[in-house]
Amino acid sequence: MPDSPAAAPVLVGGAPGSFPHSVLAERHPAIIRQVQDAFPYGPDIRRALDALLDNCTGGTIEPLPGDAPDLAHWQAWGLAEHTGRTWFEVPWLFAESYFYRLLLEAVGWFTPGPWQGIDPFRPSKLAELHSAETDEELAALDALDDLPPDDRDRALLHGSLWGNRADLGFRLSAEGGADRHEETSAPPLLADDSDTLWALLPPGGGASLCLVADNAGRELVPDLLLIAHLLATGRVTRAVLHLKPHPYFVSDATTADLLDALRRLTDAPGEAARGHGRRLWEALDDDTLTVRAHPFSAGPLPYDAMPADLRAEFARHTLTVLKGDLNYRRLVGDRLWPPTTPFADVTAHFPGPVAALRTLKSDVITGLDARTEAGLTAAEGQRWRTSGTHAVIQVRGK
Ligand SMILES: O=P(O)(O)OC[C@H]1O[C@](O)(CO)[C@@H](O)[C@@H]1O
Repeated sequence: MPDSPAAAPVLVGGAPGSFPHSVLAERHPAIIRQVQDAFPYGPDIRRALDALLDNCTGGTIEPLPGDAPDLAHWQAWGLAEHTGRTWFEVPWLFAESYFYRLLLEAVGWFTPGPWQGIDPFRPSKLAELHSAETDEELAALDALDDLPPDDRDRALLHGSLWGNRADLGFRLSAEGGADRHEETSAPPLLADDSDTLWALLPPGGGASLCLVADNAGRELVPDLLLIAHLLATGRVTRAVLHLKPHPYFVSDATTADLLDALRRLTDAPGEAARGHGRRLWEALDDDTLTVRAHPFSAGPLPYDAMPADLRAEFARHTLTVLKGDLNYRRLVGDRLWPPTTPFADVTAHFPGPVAALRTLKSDVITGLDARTEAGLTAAEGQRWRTSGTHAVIQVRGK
């Protein structure tokens, strides 16, 4: 990433009234309360969650326990440098990422004992996966088979894109309160490079795809359907799915969420959904589809700081698809670039062709034309950046 004076400022949560500040000061406490209500944790874990609530709103960054299994990672990710500073002074990406790490510490996720490996967000993820909306989306799959190939391609790509609204952390904030289509004069899709994406994955072309997932449930299911479709059409002969090594950002997908999503497909009433579920299950079995959960996926750094093994892996693929808002922020350095800054410039660091499928739920944006930005600001002020009602499909090819 160009570190010249021209580089845009990194987001920090300090400015009262800013979106990052609202996340740290309001959304994180709401998430702790949601977790406290979701489980009969007992006094020890309740005390730990209360302590985190006090610390994340009025305290400073504290170190991890000396025996933390991922201590070496966090030391490499700058924990020592930020220890002792307030949550509102450190990079926003670090503050958010470390908050979720400490939340897992408080509920005993890493600690040998009765609560080890118990996902504090599982109840809300399962409720969403088994919702009536998911039933409708799965039932709608049967009609897709009657569509012309280009329309089916587009329907599955957009299913994966708009699935990104299934962000349960976002639902806790004022913006994300309801899964609604807010009336706005501005187009929902602000940038659309899908032609470049399809050109990289021609039918029968046998490409290799890497999809870096975001949320579980109603986002992961359409992501899996997109992968199944690309494999079935021979656009892709090999796919790698990156998940999180542990619960993260409320609804980010782990391997346990993948298995829940697969069973949701294989047990679905409709033949199309069941068929996709079976093929995905077989693809995992015969390694046509591989699952990865790299520690860096749940780390606080932008992608230009990724480790060599991950860089080498992304470089091996015909295309890497990054899903969601957080991955987008990490791709462009979580910097407040002018919105017309070319996407290709700020993603030049990425090792290979990269596509971002994202709904806008934070201030960071690049690759817009000036007329689009002006129209959005005239219609919505700055709300278009964080409302989750607009999206981009941005691709940097070869
Ligand atoms: O699930 P996504 O699309 O990565 O969105 C994450 C959301 O959480 C945030 O980090 C705010 O907490 C923003 O990036 C976004 O609003």
